[in-house]
Amino acid sequence: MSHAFVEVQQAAKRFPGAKGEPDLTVFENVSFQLEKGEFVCIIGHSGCGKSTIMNALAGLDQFSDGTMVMEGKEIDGPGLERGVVFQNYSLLPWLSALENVRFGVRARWKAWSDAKVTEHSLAYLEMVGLKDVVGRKPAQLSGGMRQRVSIARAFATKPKLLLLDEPFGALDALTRGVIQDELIKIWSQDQQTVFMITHDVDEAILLADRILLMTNGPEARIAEAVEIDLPRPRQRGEIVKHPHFYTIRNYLVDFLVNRSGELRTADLDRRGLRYPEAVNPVERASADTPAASDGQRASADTTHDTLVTFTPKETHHG
Ligand SMILES: Nc1ncnc2c1ncn2[C@@H]1O[C@H](COP(=O)(O)OP(=O)(O)OP(=O)(O)O)[C@@H](O)[C@H]1O
Repeated sequence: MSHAFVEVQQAAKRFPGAKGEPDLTVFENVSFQLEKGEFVCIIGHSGCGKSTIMNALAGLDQFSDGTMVMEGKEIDGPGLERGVVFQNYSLLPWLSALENVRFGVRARWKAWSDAKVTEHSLAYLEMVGLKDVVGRKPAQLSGGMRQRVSIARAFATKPKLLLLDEPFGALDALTRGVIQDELIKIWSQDQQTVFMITHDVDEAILLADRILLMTNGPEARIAEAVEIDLPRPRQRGEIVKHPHFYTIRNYLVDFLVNRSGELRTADLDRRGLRYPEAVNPVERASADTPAASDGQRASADTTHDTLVTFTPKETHHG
């Protein structure tokens, strides 16, 4: 039996097709584990099913096939041991920033006095730099501030598993950097396990212990788990100087630009499901090979169904 903190095995998600259309298999054969205290990011092109996986872990959706276990117990609905931050804040609009955070804290620790709930909530709002606006309602806050409230609420309840669905997607670069730093700080203090969706390769390298790479959908799968062996604490300006940084970055970009699609094509070939490729000869003739040509490839065969782990140390840089 596995001792992983979270274990997803052989997960698949299917949606019934519209009249006369075949069912849509978004992903299948998705298996991965999260170790306690680990920060794991998941990257893949739009539509491969990342949010669906996250919603299932949050207990808000179910897989069509497969199992999902946390600390040996099947996940079959939402629970306070799992906190979620969505891209769209999901704050209660009639409550102030403080009341929104208090709401979560009160639900988590029912026996606490009002004063303790307030003190604890304020500490997390201060941590995300919102000490001076705690009385404002969401409509009176900027998008970045709302997202900070959402993050403060999720962290304040100290969930064992924190699920982040592109939490910084709508933020400007400066705010994003500030909140990323806050996230690292809070995560390293509280030793939570974090599972995060992002489209930003640099963000994933800055934050993650491992990055799961999904092939393109439909019928997507998790092809690889890339270990990020850059030392912590990581500073945005410093990690780019580490000799592994560009090896990892190029590898990830190469996956997104080239291999996420190539692997899907190979998957379909194996099953005899391949549809004709749309080719525009003029565009093809003038297309340059995208960047990241010096990205390193895992030496293992990545077309089979097991999760390949890529470790930058095993490759030659430059
Ligand atoms: N209720 C539904 N009925 C039919 N198809 C659905 C339904 N919900 C989601 N899908 C499809 O499932 C696929 C995966 O959606 P999902 O939001 O999980 O992808 P994603 O990888 O998170 O994408 P993005 O990066 O754009 O957020 C998409 O093709 C979407 O259209």
